Amino acid sequence: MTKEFKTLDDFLGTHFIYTYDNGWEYEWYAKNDHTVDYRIHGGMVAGRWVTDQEANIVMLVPGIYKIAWTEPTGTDVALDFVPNEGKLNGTIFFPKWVQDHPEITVTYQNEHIDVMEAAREKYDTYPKLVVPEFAKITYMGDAGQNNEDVISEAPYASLPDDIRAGKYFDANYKRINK
Ligand SMILES: C=Cc1ccc(O)cc1
Repeated sequence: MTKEFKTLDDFLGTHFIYTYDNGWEYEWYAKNDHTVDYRIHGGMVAGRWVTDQEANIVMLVPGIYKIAWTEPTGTDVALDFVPNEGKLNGTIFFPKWVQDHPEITVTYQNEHIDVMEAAREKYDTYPKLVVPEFAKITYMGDAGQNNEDVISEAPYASLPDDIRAGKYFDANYKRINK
């Protein structure tokens, strides 16, 4: 995908894969102007995936986008995308319990909201683990808004490579092997 991002509309509906400088690999989709989906392929909570997370999504200046949200786990996230430069900066604010028990969060969160809420009550919030990192974008796809095929199954090892190789979505950005 080689478009120049200028407006908020250029950004909404875009699907990204990127690797943070600490090695953590994430896949993230701007589903619409208030919703994000993501899958985590590498790092402390690899294997976790989430759809329909409410988020605040704005364009700061042409081509630069800020997204922020708070999760049922108590984790807060702020992302600044500069897609025309192939990069972003992300800060994740993890409650202490996620650092201590990451495995509890490694699931399809949507089906286990009660588990996240119970864990955030049971375990410690502080001190938080703050992870501020730049990331390099390794894939961008124009999935269109509200495309339920983008993040629609659990992460597996070759998934990012399959997407980058063009083996995962058809010409209409629907999953090929469904
Ligand atoms: C905790 C979620 C999360 C999703 C995307 C990203 O880049 C960082 C954190």
